[in-house]
Amino acid sequence: MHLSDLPPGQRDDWTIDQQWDRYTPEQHQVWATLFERQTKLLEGRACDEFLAGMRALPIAPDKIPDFRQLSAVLKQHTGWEVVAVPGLVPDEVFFEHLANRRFPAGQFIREASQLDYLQEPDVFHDVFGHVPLLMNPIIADYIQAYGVGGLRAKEKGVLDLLARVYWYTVEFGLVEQKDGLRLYGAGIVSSYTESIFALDDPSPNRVRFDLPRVMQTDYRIDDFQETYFVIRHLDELLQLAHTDFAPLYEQVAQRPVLQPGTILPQDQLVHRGIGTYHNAKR
Ligand SMILES: C[C@H](O)[C@H](O)[C@H]1CNc2nc(N)[nH]c(=O)c2N1
Ligand SMILES: N[C@@H](Cc1ccccc1)C(=O)O
Ligand SMILES: [Fe+2]
Repeated sequence: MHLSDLPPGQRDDWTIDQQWDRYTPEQHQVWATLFERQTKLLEGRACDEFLAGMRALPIAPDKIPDFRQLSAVLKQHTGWEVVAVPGLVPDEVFFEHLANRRFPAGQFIREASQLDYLQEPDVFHDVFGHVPLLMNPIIADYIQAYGVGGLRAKEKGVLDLLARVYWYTVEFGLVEQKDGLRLYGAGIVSSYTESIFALDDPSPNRVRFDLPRVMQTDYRIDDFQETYFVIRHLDELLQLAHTDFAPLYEQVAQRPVLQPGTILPQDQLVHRGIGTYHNAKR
């Protein structure tokens, strides 16, 4: 499903009706398979706030969730709602939704043959991966602020810099809890193999989050990340939301882009990766 495949007559905000009743038993079964595998894995891996959000939402193990039911609960807790979209939407459409506390979630679900990795966010990645943390007031405010920041970054022509901050936090972030490293990035928690790789594998670097460093560091969209950035608490993200990025954009835009696996001398390393996974594939 790509931008050009959109059905004619789409709304200008690219939302569609989820048409929950039209999901087939096979599509619900794909959800059930993904859900069962993932939840088994996430106890002791996903951060506490993610697990709490999941428990408080009408997300069943055997059925693709109905966005109307998710929105009813989310609205009460953090003012968010989930809207259905056919797939990736243009940047400014995406940011405009987030800025108004509407989370655009893929209406489609991956094929049974694509269980492990897909490029485009489907309902499992978006709802299982992103929605539980929208129940957390900090993340709820952070993502709304990101939407506002995205519109601003787009205006300034520095979307690539901001996208890296989103990527290394909302999609692939790690957080250090008292009882150890935990996942909060949606791209990790919705992936069986990466949920293991990101925490257990000695291959990737794990580096303490540093805003300019993250803004300067490119990322992988086709494979596991070579570096994960670690925050000490989700509160750190809210500080980002309240930091004026404009002067930072100026500074970082002058610097060379860092390759995903780079380690700088000033990096505070939680783990220096041995690179086995990515070196084997180069
Ligand atoms: C940087 C850019 O805004 C970002 O990749 C957006 C683009 N459009 C999207 N569209 C949807 N539906 N979901 C997304 O996560 C995104 N990501
Ligand atoms: N504070 C950023 C916006 C932002 C919010 C939340 C996350 C990331 C960025 C800015 O000044 O543009
Ligand atoms: Fe995502």
